[in-house]
Amino acid sequence: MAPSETDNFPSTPGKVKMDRSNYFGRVASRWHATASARLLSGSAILLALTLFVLFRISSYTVAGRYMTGANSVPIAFKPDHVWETRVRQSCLPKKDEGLIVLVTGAAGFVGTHVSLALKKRGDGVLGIDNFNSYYEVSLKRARQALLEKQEIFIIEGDINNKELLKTLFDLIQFTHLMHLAAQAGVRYAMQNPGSYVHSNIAGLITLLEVCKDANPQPAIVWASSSSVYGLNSKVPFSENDRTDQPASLYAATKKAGEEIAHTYNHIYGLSITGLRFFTVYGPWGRPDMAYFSFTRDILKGKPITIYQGSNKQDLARDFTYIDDVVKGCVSSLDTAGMSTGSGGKKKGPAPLRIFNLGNTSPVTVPNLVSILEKHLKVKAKKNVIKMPRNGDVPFTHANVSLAHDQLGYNPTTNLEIGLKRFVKWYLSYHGLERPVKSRRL
Ligand SMILES: O=C(O)[C@H]1O[C@H](OP(=O)(O)OP(=O)(O)OC[C@H]2O[C@@H](n3ccc(=O)[nH]c3=O)[C@H](O)[C@@H]2O)[C@H](O)[C@@H](O)[C@@H]1O
Repeated sequence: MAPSETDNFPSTPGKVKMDRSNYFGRVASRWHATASARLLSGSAILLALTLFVLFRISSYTVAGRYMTGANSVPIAFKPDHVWETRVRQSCLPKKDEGLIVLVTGAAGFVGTHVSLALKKRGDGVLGIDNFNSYYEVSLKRARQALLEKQEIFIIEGDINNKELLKTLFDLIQFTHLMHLAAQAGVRYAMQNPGSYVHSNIAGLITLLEVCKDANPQPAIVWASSSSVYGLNSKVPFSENDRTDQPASLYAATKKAGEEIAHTYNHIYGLSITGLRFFTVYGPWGRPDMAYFSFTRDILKGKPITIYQGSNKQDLARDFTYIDDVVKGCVSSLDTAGMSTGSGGKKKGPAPLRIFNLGNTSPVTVPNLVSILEKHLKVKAKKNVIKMPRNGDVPFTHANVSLAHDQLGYNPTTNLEIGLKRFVKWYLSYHGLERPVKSRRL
């Protein structure tokens, strides 16, 4: 007869057979060992849990710091005197009639440049950024250091933290909100859809809720995207063209943002301007973007992947240089027009605007690579493949006449010059300036 499971694997001491004394001794000592091990591991787990809870509490209560990740839940905030003083100083305009601007995503690429431009002309600027790890946090910290040199304070916090935002709006009467915090990147939306909902939709609504309750309400300028044109094939893209065929979840969240803006303008009288950025590039840029990652890989001798559309068509983008975009942002703030409501009540109609901020001259991706090769003095190893179904659109091309008429927007930097400046910055930032002859074509 086959032995039963209980015979072979006694699971409790009471079921141990006592037919052989030696056997009993072995089992008894084994039971003691198992019990002690259980006790030990139980205590270890309890200790680890306690330490974890203590660590979380201590990270959250450091005055003025929010250790929140991209998808974290809003947490309680306890500002102290030092923090308040820094906030007030950062917001102080250095000229009469200076704006007081809260810049979200201030440690981001566009946020850094816009904050510097505003501060330079004497506006009060306060930044907020959650320093998430979508790309190198060290680059965000370096941008923060740049801003700190100009006495711009960046609060570490998430735009979903309503309590923090309310604290800020109670403390400061912001005239404007420059909302640039977002989950960027077209292709990453397939890997982490939740972070787009968190930042681009939930975060936007949290901000608008706080702005509509503020008294006075600030005027809002925020970053939409050229990607809202999606599968639209009419070129160049004008603000009135179709935007109901997004090709990526990223585009869909930006389009949703434009509709949400309409709602808050309509119900609460918030002045809202959406800017459709066209593949913005330049010094201090985003490492996830093609021009940046291509530069890194070309210098490392690693192959780069170039996507091609159907019928082996090259993809093209209306690459727009950062300085041109900054001028468009600042001019949007200056011309925004007031919000009309206060404390959640609309008092009259307020401006609701949308502008393309592009360069008006698309360049193909292979051409972008050629320009980089020239400036880097290194030949790229190219791997050309059919564009995967990843949310990319084949081309973008902006018509900027509306921005030209209403903002005086006039892009002047072509890709050749813009990439030259980017490469110069890239080499210097990474300490790679060395004799050209050692980098061969
Ligand atoms: O203007 C916009 O609306 C968007 O511009 C960029 O998105 P994208 O134009 O896709 O910029 P890159 O990621 O730099 O790609 C540029 C081109 O290079 C291509 N590419 C990208 C990566 C790669 O490895 N190979 C490659 O051929 C892409 O398909 C695309 O045609 C930004 O990443 C978005 O955040 C922004 O909203």
